[in-house]
Amino acid sequence: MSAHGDPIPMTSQACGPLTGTADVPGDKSISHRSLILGAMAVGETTITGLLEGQDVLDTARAMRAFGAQVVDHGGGRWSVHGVGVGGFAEPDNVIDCGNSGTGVRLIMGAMATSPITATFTGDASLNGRPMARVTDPLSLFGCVAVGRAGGRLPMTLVGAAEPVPVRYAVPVPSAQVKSAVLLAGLNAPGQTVVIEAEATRDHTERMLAGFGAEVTVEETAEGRVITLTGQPELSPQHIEVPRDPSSAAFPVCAALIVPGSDVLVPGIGLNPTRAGLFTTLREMGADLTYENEREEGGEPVADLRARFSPDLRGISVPPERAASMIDEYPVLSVVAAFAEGRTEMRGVKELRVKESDRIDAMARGLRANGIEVEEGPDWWAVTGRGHGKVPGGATCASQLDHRIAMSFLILGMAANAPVDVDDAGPIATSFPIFEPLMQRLGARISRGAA
Ligand SMILES: O=C(O)C1=C[C@@H](OP(=O)(O)O)[C@@H](O)[C@H](O)C1
Ligand SMILES: C=C(OP(=O)(O)O)C(=O)O
Repeated sequence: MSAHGDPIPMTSQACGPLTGTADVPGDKSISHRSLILGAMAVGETTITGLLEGQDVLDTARAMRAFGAQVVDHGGGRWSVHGVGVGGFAEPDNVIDCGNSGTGVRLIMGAMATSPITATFTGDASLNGRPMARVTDPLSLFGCVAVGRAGGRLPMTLVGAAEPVPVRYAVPVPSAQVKSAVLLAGLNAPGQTVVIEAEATRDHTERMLAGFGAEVTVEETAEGRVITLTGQPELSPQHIEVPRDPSSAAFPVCAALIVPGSDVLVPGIGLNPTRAGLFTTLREMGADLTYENEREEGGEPVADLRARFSPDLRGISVPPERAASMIDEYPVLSVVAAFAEGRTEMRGVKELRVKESDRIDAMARGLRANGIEVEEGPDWWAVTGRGHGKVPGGATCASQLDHRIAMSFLILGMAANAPVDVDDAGPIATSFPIFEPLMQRLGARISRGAA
């Protein structure tokens, strides 16, 4: 089943060189945060380049349900008329966050310190994902959560009427948990402190400061200590959303494995907490360059140029890099299949609790297509066969997971036989223009089975 409708089978087959420019959509993490922080500011926030993927559209709908005026002006231009910190109204109905872990977890944080009750649900994938990682810290503020066994959605949160500030060391490397606690801290008096042992994407800290909150970040022996002063008045902003490095990963990786390719992916956000994949690919021998490096909206940005890379070699990806490329391991494993030697990925147990168990989903599909994969609870390794030697020819289950669907379609572009994906529908959650964009570069992907 697709996230929002009937399954959409898709097939991908070997193609000529991929060439041209790939204009990928806006960053998903920054898009969610723009809508949520816009809804918590006083007055009108304007946004350009918002990702209009289903995950973000579900967050826009949720912000309306909490009382913000969210308007789509067309062409990626949106405005949010916010209700202020602590100004959320109680929603009339269940909040459906679809497929989005970021959406539901950040929104839970944003409402947890207001005296309102909200019930959250999602699709079969989201309803299987762990929520205690956010409701545990939110309970420290005084919020009460009741959900299904194992802390699963559907779940009702009763926000704290008299919230207290919190000091919380995040036990898993998760920007969603960190962000939920910080957003909850906005409506608690005094200082809320979040400590993360491993740095994760820092968009929430950067954007909170941009909206006028008092936030400090200290690097200590315990890790990054983020201190937020509660109950600020957030001032509305103009946000230009940079293009998503996690979406850029797909045309970049395709260009590296399809002979003769030369693809430019302009204007990609290269925040170091997000750019781990590109470092890894370069270590593997990828012909990947950063052109026109600049700063936009406080974030480092560059045009990425990826060319076919005949001498890719397997490497060991250091565990401390995992957080900065957590969503990119599925497509990295595809590139690894075309490298010579073994690519080992350690410290990645978070991959098991994404839209699918991503190690399991990729291991099954890669093996079915003739690639050797080994795995353990928090690691996996792919033994590459080298260019021209990846058999392909199998059907892969996307398991309601956009990144799994896109990764296997990339595999098919350079494998010796077509690769089918049972349901490419979930791609619309993060990269709705994936199919036409890849076709324009020269990819042979089409609807239906081979
Ligand atoms: O904060 C965010 O925007 C995200 C954080 C990551 O999840 P975790 O916080 O669960 O690692 C990432 O996988 C997700 O796609 C987006
Ligand atoms: C893990 C992802 O998203 P989320 O957690 O928001 O569902 C992703 O986009 O790869």
